[in-house]
Amino acid sequence: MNKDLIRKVIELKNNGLTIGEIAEELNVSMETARYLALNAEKLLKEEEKITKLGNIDIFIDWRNIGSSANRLKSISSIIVDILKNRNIEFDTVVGISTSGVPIATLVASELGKELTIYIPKKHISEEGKKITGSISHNFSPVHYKRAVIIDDVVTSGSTLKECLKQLKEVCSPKLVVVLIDKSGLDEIEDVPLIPLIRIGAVNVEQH
Ligand SMILES: O=P(O)(O)OC[C@H]1O[C@H](OP(=O)(O)OP(=O)(O)O)[C@H](O)[C@@H]1O
Repeated sequence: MNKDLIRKVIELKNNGLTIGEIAEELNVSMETARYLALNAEKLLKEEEKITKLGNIDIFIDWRNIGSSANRLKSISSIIVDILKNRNIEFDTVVGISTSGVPIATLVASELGKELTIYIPKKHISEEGKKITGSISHNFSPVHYKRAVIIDDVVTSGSTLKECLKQLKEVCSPKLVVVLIDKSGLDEIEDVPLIPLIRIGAVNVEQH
């Protein structure tokens, strides 16, 4: 809901305008004007709460999975199941360094696919040089291949966006799978994003 619209409704209501006059003034239907006039204060409070929640990040600690290769294997089996279920055809699994790598390795192993590693630019520091992310030379090259990309967590989506922009220049990214998504995005750079778990904020009524 648009905060400015809600504020305007409150202002017009306080100025003594009728529902009909508010509808006309704001160019909305009578039903919308009535709903807004009746709920404006509550809606504004909710909007303000959502804005505040939007600035909160959540720390994800998944080391009870990551500290055990067997538990990671269970996670990778879930991803394998999703990939099979979706009938995704691909040649290589791209793991985003660092935390996406072990999961990508296990998925590639379970499906007999190649393994590619992408190192995001934030993990590279070369003084005086323009930094870009890169494909690690020790693993499979990605050129002209169909790729599934794997990472542990998406927060803003900027790491995956950077990776996908580069990959799209040289190969064909089909799908991104992550353990946990905090971004709420369904796709990044037009590539579908599938999380095993998605985290979102909800409004909690204060009592
Ligand atoms: O969506 P974003 O805002 O870009 O954040 C998500 C990225 O941040 C983390 O990497 P990080 O470099 O912190 O740690 P890592 O070495 O464990 O991968 C995570 O593994 C993602 O790659």
